[in-house]
Amino acid sequence: MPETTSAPQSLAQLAADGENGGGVPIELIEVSKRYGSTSDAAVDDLTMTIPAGQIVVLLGPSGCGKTTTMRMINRLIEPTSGRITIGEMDARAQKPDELRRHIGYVIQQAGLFPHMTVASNIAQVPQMLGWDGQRITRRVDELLELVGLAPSEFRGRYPRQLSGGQQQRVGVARALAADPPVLLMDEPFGALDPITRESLQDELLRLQEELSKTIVFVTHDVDEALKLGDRIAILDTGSKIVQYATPEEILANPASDYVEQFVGGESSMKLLKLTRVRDVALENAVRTAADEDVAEVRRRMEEAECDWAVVLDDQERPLRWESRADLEDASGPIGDLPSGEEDRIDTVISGRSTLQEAVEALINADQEVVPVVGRRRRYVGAVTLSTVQQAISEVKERERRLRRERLAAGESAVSVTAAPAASGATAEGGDRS
Ligand SMILES: Nc1ncnc2c1ncn2[C@@H]1O[C@H](COP(=O)(O)OP(=O)(O)OP(=O)(O)O)[C@@H](O)[C@H]1O
Repeated sequence: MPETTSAPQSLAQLAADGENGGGVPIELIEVSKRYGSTSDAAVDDLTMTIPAGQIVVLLGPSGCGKTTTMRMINRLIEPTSGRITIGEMDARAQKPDELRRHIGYVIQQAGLFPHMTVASNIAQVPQMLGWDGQRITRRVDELLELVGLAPSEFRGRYPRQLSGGQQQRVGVARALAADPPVLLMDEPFGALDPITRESLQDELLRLQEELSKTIVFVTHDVDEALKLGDRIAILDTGSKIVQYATPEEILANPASDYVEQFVGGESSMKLLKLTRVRDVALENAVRTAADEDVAEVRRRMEEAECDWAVVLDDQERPLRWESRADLEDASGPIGDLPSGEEDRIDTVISGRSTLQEAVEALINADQEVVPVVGRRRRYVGAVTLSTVQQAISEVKERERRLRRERLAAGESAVSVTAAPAASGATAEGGDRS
């Protein structure tokens, strides 16, 4: 008899099948919410697609409807009208309690139960799902490891025995307990000091690389949104989408004065923080080994129209720079030249560094050029200030071109930027992995 497969009927089934890999898409279709008989809708006719496996940030002023929007996804709030689908299934067709067991939810100040240990807090949903004791214990320890807390030290503690950052980590572990395809995070780091906040943001990005959940993240903080969001929805009163786009696109091409004001000035500086060295065209210095003859290096520099040569060791690690001027009257093996302090390479950056870190390295090392290295410190290229300048103008130019193309295709800025991630903007401008 042929095997029959039927589409999953609930999020529970989908999660149990384990076929969603990371996340599932969420669609909000003409969703509105009115509280009581007030005339103004808290959410007014919102339509948006949240692509599977991405972090989508809802960013907007206080009271614009971010929390209401998020809570309608897990049915803590019921829409007045419209439809929400999660993994292509209608949220209304599922029992709210069951739905919520498969949607992780993290709020400010973690919301842990104070009278329960860390382990019991994390174990809540697995217990409701009827997992056996051993499986729960294993899962609790695995999750504590995942969020960077040693299980032996932390599983027996009570929330009051944790710092704010640790509580928040436990909150994230609890939300991930049943491996839900969707995580809702409502200002989860809002109450933390800036340093803890930044380290938890880094942790979230690291986790997301591993887990690829669909994450809806609410914040007021523009820098947090730019750092975490694969896409950002900038909202005005009534959760009206003013722009829905990648951080790069929002910075390079704000859709309106409202967005520009909201994101604030210094958009080029913000782009420096978003762009990674590995994603830009690096300078080509001529590579040379210590035993190569100066005349030959000079010839290759002329041929390549390169002002710099980099001397590498036998593992291709950068040792020092030589400029054309340095080599002008020299002869013999390049490694035998007397080299000044200023030529020695002490500072290197990795491809994962941001352009902002590259600029800092250039300034701190007081060098015109800084090498970029890959694994085992192997030389892969070099960055100068003009590399950085060029990269930023290219991002801006690319975003302008994409916008012109869209406008020429007759699409309005808002409707296009609110389209699903399959649009060209994401393919060309949005890959931040
Ligand atoms: N239970 C409620 N009853 C009546 N009105 C409400 C209720 N909850 C929220 N509202 C109103 O709905 C609007 C949107 O509120 P919501 O909490 O979704 O905004 P928000 O963008 O998350 O705000 P904040 O950033 O301050 O948390 C606000 O005007 C708020 O006063």
